[in-house]
Amino acid sequence: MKPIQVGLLGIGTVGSGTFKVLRRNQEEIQRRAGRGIEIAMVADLDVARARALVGDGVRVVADAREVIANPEIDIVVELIGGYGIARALVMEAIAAGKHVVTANKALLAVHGTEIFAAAREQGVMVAFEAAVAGGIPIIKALREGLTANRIEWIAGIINGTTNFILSEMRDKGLDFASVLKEAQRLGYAEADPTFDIEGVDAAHKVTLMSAIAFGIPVQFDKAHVEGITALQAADITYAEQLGYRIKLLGITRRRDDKGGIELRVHPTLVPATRLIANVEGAMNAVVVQADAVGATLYYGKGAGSEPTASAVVADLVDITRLHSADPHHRVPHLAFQPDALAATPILPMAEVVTAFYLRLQVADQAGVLARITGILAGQGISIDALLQRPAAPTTGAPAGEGPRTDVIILTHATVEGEMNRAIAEMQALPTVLAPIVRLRKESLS
Ligand SMILES: NC(=O)C1=CN([C@@H]2O[C@H](COP(=O)(O)OP(=O)(O)OC[C@H]3O[C@@H](n4cnc5c(N)ncnc54)[C@H](O)[C@@H]3O)[C@@H](O)[C@H]2O)C=CC1
Ligand SMILES: N[C@@H](CC=O)C(=O)O
Ligand code: NA
Repeated sequence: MKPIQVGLLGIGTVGSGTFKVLRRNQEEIQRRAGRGIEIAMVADLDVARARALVGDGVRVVADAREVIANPEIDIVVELIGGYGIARALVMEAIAAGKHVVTANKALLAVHGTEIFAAAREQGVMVAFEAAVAGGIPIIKALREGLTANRIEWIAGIINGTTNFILSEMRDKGLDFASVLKEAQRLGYAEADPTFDIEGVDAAHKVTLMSAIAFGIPVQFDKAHVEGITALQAADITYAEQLGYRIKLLGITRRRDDKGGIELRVHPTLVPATRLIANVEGAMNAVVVQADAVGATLYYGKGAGSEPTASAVVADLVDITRLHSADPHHRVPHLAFQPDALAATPILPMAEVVTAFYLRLQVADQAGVLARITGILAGQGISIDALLQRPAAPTTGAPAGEGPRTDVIILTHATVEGEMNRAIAEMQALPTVLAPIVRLRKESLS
């Protein structure tokens, strides 16, 4: 049988990895897929670089639309990125009856509803394993492996760039800007790295996992998004002293008590003894808590050329296997049938329940601590641990007279709205001398 014909749009970091992996493992892949998979055409704006990468025998063009217009092409692989031209090309490929494979989590988290509906209409697949946690087969695990379970929550380190930055800063004392440059050099970072460091990329990925886990539409606009740019060195140190690591986590949790779902990305204190707290560098890890199986942990490379290509090629194999199957028996994009998606709302952050780490820079005077603990008690917030340390440099602290000290508090789980009120009250005290640092803490048990 003639190999299935693939058209590659964009041959940068992930595209070049995809080409290499397919070529290197050609024979084994064919044995698994039941048919050869051949990249017949490549489109990239940089035609000369693309030609040098693929050699003779593969047609290289500058205009991606030439690939889509070619009736010989069965599957279009979009590895350009972004919401712009990539969105138009994916929609055009679907309209032309092509299956689509993409690593573009930004596109799917924002425009997934429109794209999946169009694909269903045309009876084609849109596969996106590479879009979440790169090479880790987490989409397959959620959509197929855990299908017997009611999923309770998912928490993951799902951005390699920020985990790499946090690890290098902590272990080697390197500064933020130089580590970010290194992450860019290694091909981990997004074209616009603010997507990484401001938590947007992680929010795209957790949005997709939330949809697949809970059977809700993709709704990136409802996610709470907080990155690592406001993290201060002092808090990383204090967290360590208390037995915690700070990780940028994407978290989504079913909240039956509220009839809703939490969807959030923020720096999070995790007990240092947890496996996930020890995930370093550009590695990713996702913990899924489900009712029947309990907790499962998925660990691996979430970024980089060949690790991401591994997931792209796996999707190509899946589609090749299903190519001639009845479209109505294919696995639905979001694991649940489109007409069975639930309207369960994403909860506002004020209703989220987590424990907190607080750091207050206060005047070193009698009675200050009592006022603070009194305010917390007034909101029903109970304290888990308390540290007092000489004041560390802190953002926004005006220079002033008199001795000052850092008070670090770990609380038990509390409702975010109550914590917001307590923080506002504490911040208004004249003895609180700098903006209060607040980080969320998860026990992940
Ligand atoms: N780099 C990584 O580790 C990972 C990347 N991704 C996603 O994979 C996608 C691709 O990322 P990278 O390979 O890192 O990007 P890249 O910037 O290395 O490659 C993009 C390629 O697309 C080409 N291109 C741009 N506009 C084009 C157009 N109009 N027509 C044809 N070619 C065009 C560029 O010349 C470049 O070669 C993105 O959606 C990204 O978010 C997903 C997981 C990991
Ligand atoms: N920029 C992303 C790449 C993979 O999705 C990351 O750093 O994880
Ligand atoms: Na994946």
